[in-house]
Amino acid sequence: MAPILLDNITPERSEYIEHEEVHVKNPHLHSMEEDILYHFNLSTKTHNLPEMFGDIKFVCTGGSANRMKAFAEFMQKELGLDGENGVEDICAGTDRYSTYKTGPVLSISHGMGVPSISIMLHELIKLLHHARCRDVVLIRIGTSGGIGLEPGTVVITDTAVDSFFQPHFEQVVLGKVIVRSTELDKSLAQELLQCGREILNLCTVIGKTMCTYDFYEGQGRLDGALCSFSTEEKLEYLRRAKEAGVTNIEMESTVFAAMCRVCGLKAAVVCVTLLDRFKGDQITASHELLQEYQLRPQYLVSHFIKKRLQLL
Ligand SMILES: O=P(O)(O)O[C@@H]1C[C@H](O)[C@@H](CO)O1
Ligand SMILES: O=c1cc[nH]c(=O)[nH]1
Repeated sequence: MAPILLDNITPERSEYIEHEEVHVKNPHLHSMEEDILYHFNLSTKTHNLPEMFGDIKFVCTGGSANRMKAFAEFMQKELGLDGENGVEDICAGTDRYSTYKTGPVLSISHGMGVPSISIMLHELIKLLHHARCRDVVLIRIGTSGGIGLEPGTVVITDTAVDSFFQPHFEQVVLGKVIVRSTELDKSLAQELLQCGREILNLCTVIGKTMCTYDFYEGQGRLDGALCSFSTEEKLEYLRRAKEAGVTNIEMESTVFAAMCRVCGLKAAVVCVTLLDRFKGDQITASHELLQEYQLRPQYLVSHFIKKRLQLL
């Protein structure tokens, strides 16, 4: 078994820093003449990053490129910004991630799963650092499978947990496992919960979110190409998850929480549930209903942003 190192978070590092620029935790970066953000098609030499991105206060991210474009268009309207030409993908020179900026809001897709969001976050955090952004809040707006919740419920993550229900993210570095904490900012989660309560007919709850490395076997589904367990074993696992406080399952929250935490960034995860995993595995809701579900975290986060900007 590979050696396990706890990435000790000192009290200073675990506290979020107010009015501070975004920190990168890499001593090598400072000696580099140029930093190429390869998957964003941006570089510190070819782009004036402070001018392009210096006013960002909110970064919203989700798996799908279309969802993040729709969110950018929605925010443009909500913030009353000039939208005659629609929104433009800033990183159109690459098709890895789609990125839109509407005033202080950056909307960026992250693809599916831990490796994809992790690459995006490395480059995003460096981008925010190079752009000298201050007091940025990052929010993942996504979809998930609910555990004993009515489909369409919006879950605000209190703590992201792994498949063993532990608040950990494990990263293999040079053949050793580094374990990082996945605690999220509690006051931000409460602020978002309050925003949810202020929206009519939106069912919003707070709970632990389990992050897995797979949608099928990894989430205890019986309908993948492979399945090595019985229905009863699946239900027993979901019952144990529920007892541990898990309310929903998705595929990015642990690395998102861990990386933001190490870099002193306030972060939150807001995901709608598409189904109740106690009742099934297949996503049977109609396309229209699924589209409507996906809008729910967007409404909540837009409400939060407008409140923070004192537009309400
Ligand atoms: O951001 P989304 O809603 O795409 O994230 C969840 C987790 C996986 O990436 C994906 C699986 O369908 O949905
Ligand atoms: O069940 C689900 C639904 C959406 N996303 C997931 O990761 N799991």
